[in-house]
Amino acid sequence: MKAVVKPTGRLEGTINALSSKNYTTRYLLIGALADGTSTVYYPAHSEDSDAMRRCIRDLGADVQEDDTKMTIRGFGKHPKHVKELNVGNAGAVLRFLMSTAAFCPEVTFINAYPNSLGKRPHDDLIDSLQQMGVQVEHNEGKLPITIRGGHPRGGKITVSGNVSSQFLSSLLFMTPLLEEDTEITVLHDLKSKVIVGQTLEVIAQAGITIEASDDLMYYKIPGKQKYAPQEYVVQGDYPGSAAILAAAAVTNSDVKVLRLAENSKQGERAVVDVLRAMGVNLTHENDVVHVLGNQTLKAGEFDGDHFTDGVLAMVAAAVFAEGTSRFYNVENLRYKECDRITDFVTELRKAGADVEERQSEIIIRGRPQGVAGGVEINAHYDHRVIMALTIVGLRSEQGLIINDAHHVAKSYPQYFDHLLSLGAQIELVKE
Ligand SMILES: O=C(O)C1=C[C@@H](OP(=O)(O)O)[C@@H](O)[C@H](O)C1
Ligand SMILES: C=C(OP(=O)(O)O)C(=O)O
Repeated sequence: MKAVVKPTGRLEGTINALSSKNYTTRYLLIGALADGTSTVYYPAHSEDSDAMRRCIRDLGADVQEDDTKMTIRGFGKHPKHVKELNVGNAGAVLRFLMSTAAFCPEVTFINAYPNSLGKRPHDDLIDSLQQMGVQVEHNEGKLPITIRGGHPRGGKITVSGNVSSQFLSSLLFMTPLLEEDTEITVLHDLKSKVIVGQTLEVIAQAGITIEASDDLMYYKIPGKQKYAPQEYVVQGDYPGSAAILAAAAVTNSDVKVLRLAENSKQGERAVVDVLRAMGVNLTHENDVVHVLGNQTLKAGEFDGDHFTDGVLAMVAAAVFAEGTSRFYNVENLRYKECDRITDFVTELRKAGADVEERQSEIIIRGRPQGVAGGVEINAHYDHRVIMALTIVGLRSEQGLIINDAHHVAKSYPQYFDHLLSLGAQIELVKE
């Protein structure tokens, strides 16, 4: 599908935030790791949540669903001995399930997206699993990956947090089920540290005990624990909503996004503060973010690691700000669905933005007068590139054509419908 994004002066209306992708993957997983039946209310429906649902079913969970909820009868620490799993393009689903697969004799994760997830590194998690006595066959740390497990061992293990927090989260989900106690020391830095808080939050909701150091670099996990079946309610999604809020910020707008909890543990909650710091007129009360955009933004400097999945949308807003903006500490954006520094900067430049990359930074010299547009954009298989370039297209002189825009469905299948309902001029062309 192509998205033909046309210049749009005004956005107006109210939308319900989509459900959180990162809470949905977590609740489906701990539902599957429980003995008994859990209920997840308002789960996300996207390619990534479908991938988690499909894989836990393949591993033996019984999943039933209706309009508002999913019920999951879990398999505990005894997944079905499945030969192959297809996680689609979902990094978190792959990494979380690599540890679960250690309870199976032999599982191969296939390479369904060679140009996206197929390029992402998993060495650090492979290394930790090998420390636990699990054999892993892999293609230089990448897919396809075969896990030969059965009886993973606890004890003292290390994991690097330099590339992704998902490796640590994966181990935190699995180690409470082991026979032995486990101690995890995180080596190097821990990127996307905030999201580990979401992991610890949902694990605790299922009655599991983990002792974490204040800096989240060291953990003691008693063995022989069981995930209790529970009822979970998925909150609204900040990373996806960040794109709607940024679209409202760069246009004349009166836009409300509902279901965005002020006390959420999602790091991307910070995008509200980022937009505020950029001078956007907004309020955040009673879980509603209300943007009254007047097309005026000012530049700022931000540590993007606090809101990793919201960075691209905030960069798109900064394209139109007065002054030079800098998003720093974002090197691990290079290891996502595409290289979200080099590939993203390439597409922004095509659109007419004045942007520069450093190894771990994106620098934007703002153009409040707008950008030229009038070109075709390569989506690089990346939902967040698609969402961000759409924002840029709305404030371009000649619009933008975004090729392969269907990949937005990885996290936010309703994105274009939501923008259309706010009055965005976008034509979707099936190919
Ligand atoms: O734990 C998770 O669910 C996620 C962690 C983050 O990845 P990194 O830890 O690789 O930055 C984030 O970008 C991703 O969308 C989801
Ligand atoms: C990086 C992302 O997801 P994942 O790592 O789960 O593929 C994302 O949603 O932006």
